[in-house]
Amino acid sequence: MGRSESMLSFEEAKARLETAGQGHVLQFWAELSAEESNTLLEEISKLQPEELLEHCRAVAVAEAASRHSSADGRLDARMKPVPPEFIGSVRKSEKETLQIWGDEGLLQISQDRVAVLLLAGGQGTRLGVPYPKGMYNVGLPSGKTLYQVQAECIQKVQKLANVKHGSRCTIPWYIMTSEFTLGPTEKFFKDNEYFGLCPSNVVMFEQRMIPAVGFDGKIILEKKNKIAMAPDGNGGLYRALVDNKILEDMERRGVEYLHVYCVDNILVKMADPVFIGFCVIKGADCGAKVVDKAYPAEPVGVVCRVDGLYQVIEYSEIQPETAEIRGPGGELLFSAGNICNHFFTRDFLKDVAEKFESQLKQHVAIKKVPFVDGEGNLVKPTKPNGIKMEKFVFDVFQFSKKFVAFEVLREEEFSPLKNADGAPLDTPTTARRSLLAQHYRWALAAGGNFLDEQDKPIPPKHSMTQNEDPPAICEISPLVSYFGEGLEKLLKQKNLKSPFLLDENEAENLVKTT
Ligand SMILES: CC(=O)N[C@H]1[C@@H](OP(=O)(O)OP(=O)(O)OC[C@H]2O[C@@H](n3ccc(=O)[nH]c3=O)[C@H](O)[C@@H]2O)O[C@H](CO)[C@@H](O)[C@@H]1O
Repeated sequence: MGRSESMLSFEEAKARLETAGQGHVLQFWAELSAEESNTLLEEISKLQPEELLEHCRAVAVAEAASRHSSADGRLDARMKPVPPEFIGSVRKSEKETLQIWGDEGLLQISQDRVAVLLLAGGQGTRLGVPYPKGMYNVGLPSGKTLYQVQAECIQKVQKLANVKHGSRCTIPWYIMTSEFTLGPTEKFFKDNEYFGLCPSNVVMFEQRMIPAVGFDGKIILEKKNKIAMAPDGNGGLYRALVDNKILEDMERRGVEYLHVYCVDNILVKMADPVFIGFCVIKGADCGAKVVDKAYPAEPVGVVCRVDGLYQVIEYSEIQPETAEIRGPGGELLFSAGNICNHFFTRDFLKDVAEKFESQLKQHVAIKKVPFVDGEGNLVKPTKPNGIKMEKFVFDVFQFSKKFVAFEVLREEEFSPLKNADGAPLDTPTTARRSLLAQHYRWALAAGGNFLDEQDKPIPPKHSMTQNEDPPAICEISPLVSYFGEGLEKLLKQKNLKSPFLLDENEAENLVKTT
């Protein structure tokens, strides 16, 4: 392996590290092979000296602050719930109003003014798979992965807009990855022929990585020649947009509105026309979908106001006592649960990139970071030993001139995959159940009758608890129906044998038999 143009020499690397008080990174230099030392030099070359110094200082300050939880306590004391009149709501709005918002969204989509952006740079440590979360198959009858479900939703929304407006529109799909996820994600999309999307409309880019730092302010080495690096949080988006000229790409394509979402919610409504239409009609530059929080300790951030500015207080940063406060009717006071579905105008993102990015708060995540000891042996710590700094995607809300929150129904829009099976919540099982329950409800509402394997009717069940599997298995491809629309003409008074998989072929067969 030769030395590339931008790679530092040993002396340059040493000088750079020593200026930042990080000379120990080269402690095993004499033991490294030529290839190993090149790898290390490459990694050091990517670190900007001032940023490195600043980063290590910030970690030390943040670590000290995190030991005095009173700082967070003060923030809690200033939190106010979002006034109900500032929240648009699917539940509380008339059908006609939702129709108006949805029509506006489809109009914008038909004019190529809408894109989606997936945050997919996370490591998915809680789920514990060695590949990106979007490649996960939760065990649907079709075997589709999260990425495939999302790709098909994009195709369907484009089609709905085209049919309504006679257009041939495109919803570009921007995918933010990290060093951990870019390679496998790219390969997965190629191997699957981009799930029917045009590759030029799927734009993958990489967020930055930053070193994990010990409590002594020193960068942690995870191998003799490797710094422990982690992605800079999903708020790394704003730097990554600049690094990779994504805003320019959006401008070239005429994109004005962006729906940003996180990878693990199987019920995500990609480029949701109702949400987009609502935000556009309200003249918002920034918006967030919320659901009613299920219980005080639910691991979701809460949208609230602090000193008059909109903000999300993350579940890891709110005091338990604050999360438990209830209003007069017994409802949670801070109930606007963030589902990581955001709306931004391109203009707003440009402002953030140009003026505000450097002001974004650094959040401290105290973690167990594997490291090599003085003898070069790998140690897996049993106690937290290091800090990873992260920026959060929602920390730009405070810079918005017109922020809106939009409350949606949990059973229709939120079922995240966070944990491996065996955990009580947010697992492959719960994600699969949520999607199949939704499709079962749609099929019943469209007038379908389910039969079991012996052709005996399965009595319909119109209400189910979250922990209950639907009595019949029904999966509907997003290519056939996205919101539950258009199913009556296919399913009304039809006998559907469980497990029933409604894909495009089956839809054609059903049309023929009508
Ligand atoms: C900071 C943030 O948004 N927190 C939200 C996130 O929490 P949560 O803690 O669940 O967030 P995750 O760690 O799952 O990350 C959310 C998304 O950001 C992506 N990611 C993460 C780190 C990174 O460096 N780069 C990157 O792209 C992940 O791939 C994922 O798609 O989802 C919850 C809903 O499910 C919300 O209630 C939380 O308020």
